[in-house]
Parts: sequence; C-alpha cells; structure tokens
Amino acid sequence: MSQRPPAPPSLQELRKEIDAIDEGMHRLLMQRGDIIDRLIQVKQTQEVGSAFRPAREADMMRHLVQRHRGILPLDTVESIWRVIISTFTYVQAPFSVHADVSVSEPAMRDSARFHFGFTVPYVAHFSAQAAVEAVAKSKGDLALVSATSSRTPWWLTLEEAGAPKIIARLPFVERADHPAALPVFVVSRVADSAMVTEVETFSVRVSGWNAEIARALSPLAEIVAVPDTAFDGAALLISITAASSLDKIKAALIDAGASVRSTALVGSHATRYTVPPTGTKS
Ligand SMILES: C=C(O[C@@H]1C=C(C(=O)O)C=C[C@H]1O)C(=O)O
Repeated sequence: MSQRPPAPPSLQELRKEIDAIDEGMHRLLMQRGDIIDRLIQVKQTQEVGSAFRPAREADMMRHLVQRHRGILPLDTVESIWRVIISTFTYVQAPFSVHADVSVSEPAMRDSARFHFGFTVPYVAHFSAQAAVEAVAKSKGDLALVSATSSRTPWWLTLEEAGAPKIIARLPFVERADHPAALPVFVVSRVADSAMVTEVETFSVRVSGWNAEIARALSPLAEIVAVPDTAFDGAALLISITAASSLDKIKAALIDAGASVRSTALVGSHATRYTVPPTGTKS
C-alpha cells in the first residue's frame, strides 16, 4: 500500500519560516552596516568628493540581474538593492541628490527615489544648470539631469579641471517598462579610480550646425545639442562608445560641413546594459 502524502505545512509553520528569513535578512543588513567604518578608513572616503563608486555599482547591478530568478519581480529586487547601496553610500559620507525637474518632475522624482531611496535628501531645481551648480559648490553631492535633451548647455561648466563630471547613466539596468525609465546622467566629483570609462562624454562646440548635420551624426553617437546663437553653432554633449572615437566623430562633423571649435572630456559611464523583455541579457 502506498503511504499517504505528508500533510501540507500549516499557515503557522510557513509564517514561522518567513519570520526566520526576515530576521536573517535584517541581521545580514546590520552586519553589512558594521563593515562601513572599516570601509571608510580603507577607501579614505572623506578625502575625495563622493563615496559613490559608479564602476562598482554598475557591476553590482549587473550581477544582481544575472543572478535573479523566481517570482519576485526584477523591478523590486533592483529597487531594494538601489536603496541598500545608496543608503550605505550615504552613511559613509552624507550627500544630497539635486534633480533638474524641468524635464518632468514626476519622472525625475521617481528616478531619484528609485535609485537613491528616501534617506538621501532630494532637492528639486528648475534647471540643469542650477542642479549642476549646487553640486559644484558641494563636496560630494550628486546632480541628476536628463541624458537625452536640454534647453541649456549645462555641461560646459564641467569642462574645467576640478569641476564635477558625468559619472553614471541611469537606469543602470535598462528594459522595457522600467519603473524609473527616464534616461538620466549623474554628475558628481568622485575619485578618478572609481570612474568607469566604457562610454566617454565630450563637450564639443561647433559652428555651422544644422538639422542635416545632426541627422548625419545620429547613427554614430548619442548627442544632446543646444544651439549657440553667438556663432551660428551648437554646444554638443556627445557620448562615445568604445566602437567609435572622438577622432571619428570629429571627422564626421567636418565631412558634414561643421567646424569643430573645441572639445573637452566631461565624464564617462558604464556601457548601457539592457535586459530584453524575454529575460535574456544582452
Ligand atoms: C561600499 C562602498 O561604497 C558605496 C556603497 C556600496 C554598497 O553599499 O555596496 C557600493 C559602492 C559605493 O557606491 C564601496 O565602495 O564598496
């Protein structure tokens, strides 16, 4: 005779298991916090601008996505870890997030809260310039500005040595229906060794800029352009991947009929990492 299947666990037993897991997770988080004092000393957090380490964070977010499985939505896992990482960065060296809300206040606020949580102070500004200026005056604050459009060439102030730079592009993990999908550049001062240089961002001033030239350049690089009425040109913010180079972009600009007046590196960030809807990574 076959044995009777074991009785399913009671609700009480399952809740006990959940309580044990919650306690374990809480204890692990507290243990994670215990490392911070030692980390501050080793990293010399207080000596550079921000404790934010864009290369390390982009890497951690990619590993999280690659490891993830099961019924908990990726959006949830990503947002939990963003809050954990940002809050631990904050407790190493407090900072504020200065967001340019001129693009879309709700979308910008969602991005700030999703990526930096609620413990890190959020300060709204009505222009990218104002957000970047607030960061320039601070030691380690962060600015969030649109990565795809602008009314002003806010990146010109990043050209100076010692000025803050573009250090990341959010979201770290792109996908259709991302809950905080707004493409955003993070601007801050961080240690040179913490920068990730897969995509370099250049401030390029050109004369002779027009829609045709913009079209000719668009397959080669991502460009934010602001017309510069002073000399019939434009201030460009150009993101260049390893597949291309500033020389190639300059040659293409000249071929298309523009002349390049100046170029300056204004930051860099990790390669855009996309998770297609099927769940396979690219
Ligand atoms: C802990 C560090 O500092 C920050 C916080 C991190 C975290 O909590 O995991 C990761 C990267 C940094 O932005 C670190 O540099 O490793």
